[in-house]
Amino acid sequence: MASIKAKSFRLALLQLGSLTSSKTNNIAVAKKAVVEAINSTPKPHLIVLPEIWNSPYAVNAFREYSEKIPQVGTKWGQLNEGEEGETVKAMREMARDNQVWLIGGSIPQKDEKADEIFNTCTVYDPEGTLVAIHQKVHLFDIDIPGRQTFKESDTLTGGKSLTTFDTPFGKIGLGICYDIRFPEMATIAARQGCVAMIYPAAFNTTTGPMHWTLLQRARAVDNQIYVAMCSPARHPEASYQAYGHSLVVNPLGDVLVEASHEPTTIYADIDVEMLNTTRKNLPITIQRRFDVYPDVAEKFL
Ligand SMILES: O=C(O)CCC(=O)C(=O)O
Repeated sequence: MASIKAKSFRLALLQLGSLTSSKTNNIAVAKKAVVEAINSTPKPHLIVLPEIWNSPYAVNAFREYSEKIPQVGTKWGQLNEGEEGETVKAMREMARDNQVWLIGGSIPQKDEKADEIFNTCTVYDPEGTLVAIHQKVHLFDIDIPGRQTFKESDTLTGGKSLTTFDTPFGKIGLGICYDIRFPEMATIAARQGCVAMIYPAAFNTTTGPMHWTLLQRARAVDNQIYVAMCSPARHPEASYQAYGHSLVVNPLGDVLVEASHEPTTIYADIDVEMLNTTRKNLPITIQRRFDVYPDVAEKFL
């Protein structure tokens, strides 16, 4: 696979600020930011929210804030009251009311049958139909003594599949935060024809400065795709200090736009011609030597 057939589009990453322990407040903050983004010129085609934006980012909060997420394909107005969570319903409204594609960051998802909680990203088309669900595959369990310790697996279960979705402007791959450290996901998405890999995320002030930019540039250059991560803004009173610095990188590994740690929205144009020129000039996508490394998921070609 060398060139990709897709159309260029404009991306908006909403680095939400003023997030609190009130879900109602957080939904209102997100709604307002979506409306502001949609009123910008040129208008974005795809809007992205950050990781766990409706709840505090804390293992002991995930269950309380978790919601039921219906199946992919459920349309606007198809469900009765209570069949989906209030954040899901609000995200449908954000997409539909603003006629825009929405990657809804992530929220804690309740799976009642198995009594499990997932860190889940949902995607909506401009009609408010739920078109994709990605459950964070790699749970953020790390321990850097005295600096950053987190154990998502205390409450969360890891997802079991990879996720891409189609839009009129091209195929997009999804991951959530720590997922970016596992290069296979982006590589498989790129080989399936994705233009961009998009990760709602919430790095921290220890690992953010170490690896946030490096990981995104690496995934972009290795796979010759666009890469974007959307973080919440830093909140001085939060128990978890998000890094912020929402970022978009092009297929050459150039940083196109980067936020600071303040609340803001950043925009970038995803230029498919630039992606295809990069692939033509540096033809690594057609130079793979699977005969030399056959254990690398060749079946995804
Ligand atoms: O990989 C990292 O350093 C941070 C990951 C993270 O914060 C997360 O997965 O929520």
